[in-house]
Amino acid sequence: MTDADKIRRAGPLTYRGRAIPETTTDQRLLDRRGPVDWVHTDPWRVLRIQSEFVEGFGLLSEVGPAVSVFGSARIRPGSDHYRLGETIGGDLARAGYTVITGGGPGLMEAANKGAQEAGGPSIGLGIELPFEQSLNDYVDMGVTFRYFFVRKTMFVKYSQAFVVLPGGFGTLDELFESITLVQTGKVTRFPVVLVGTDFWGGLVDWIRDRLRSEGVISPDDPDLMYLTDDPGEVVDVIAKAHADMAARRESEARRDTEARAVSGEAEAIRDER
Ligand SMILES: CC(C)=CCNc1ncnc2c1ncn2[C@@H]1O[C@H](COP(=O)(O)O)[C@@H](O)[C@H]1O
Repeated sequence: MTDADKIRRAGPLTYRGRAIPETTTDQRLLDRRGPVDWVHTDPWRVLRIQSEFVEGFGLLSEVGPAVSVFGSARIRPGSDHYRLGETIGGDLARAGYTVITGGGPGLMEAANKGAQEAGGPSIGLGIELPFEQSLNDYVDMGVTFRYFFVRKTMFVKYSQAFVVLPGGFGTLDELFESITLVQTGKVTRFPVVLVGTDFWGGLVDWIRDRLRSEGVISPDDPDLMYLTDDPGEVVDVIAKAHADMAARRESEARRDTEARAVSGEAEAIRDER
């Protein structure tokens, strides 16, 4: 056989003679050679972003009722805020909620610790940061994300309430993202509970007085947040909001069924005529 008659099949492709590539597809995949800039290109990033959604959805889709707890990465064990975080994590777990945090240190750790010690599922959605950091020791199930925006989707999609403990920019970002989503109807009937009247009071007053009087928010927008110091109240507010939602959904479903039955009867009468 001459070289011109040689054939190579590569999946659905057929190469003959001079067209036969020097290497196989597998070889090109597995041999580390050539420039690797493509790893940093946007099309490749899109796949990486997609894979983060897939991993996140995979881990979280079977989680039951859950509450995300946000708060400072910097507040250490032994402080009042840390103890508060632990108590709230425990209370939520005992009330049947999975506790989801950012998986980091500080008040995220406190909430995970409380939840784990109360025997409830304790989840951490970590984020890759420029400095070395791993999920805290009280995370039972966790994912570490590369992208903040993917991770944020997970907090919203898989929890039915947010608890916001004292914190800095990261916590403020999460608070304002959540109330913006509620305000714009992207997530509906979603309780957002701020814990720490002394810590949050100034901000809440400013929102009530300044933002409302300037007309940059609706008069009832401040009511999207519930402010308390009492850990017991955190769980009560969330559980009550969820019970109200369930009752509303049930009565809507009942109304739908009745409406369908009435229109069915009307159709039957029309058909008889
Ligand atoms: C010691 C240190 C700064 C560690 C940072 N490590 C972190 N690990 C995981 N989530 C984080 C981290 N820093 C900020 N966040 C996110 O932002 C919030 C805390 O930010 P901050 O400390 O309030 O502004 C958390 O609810 C969390 O979702």
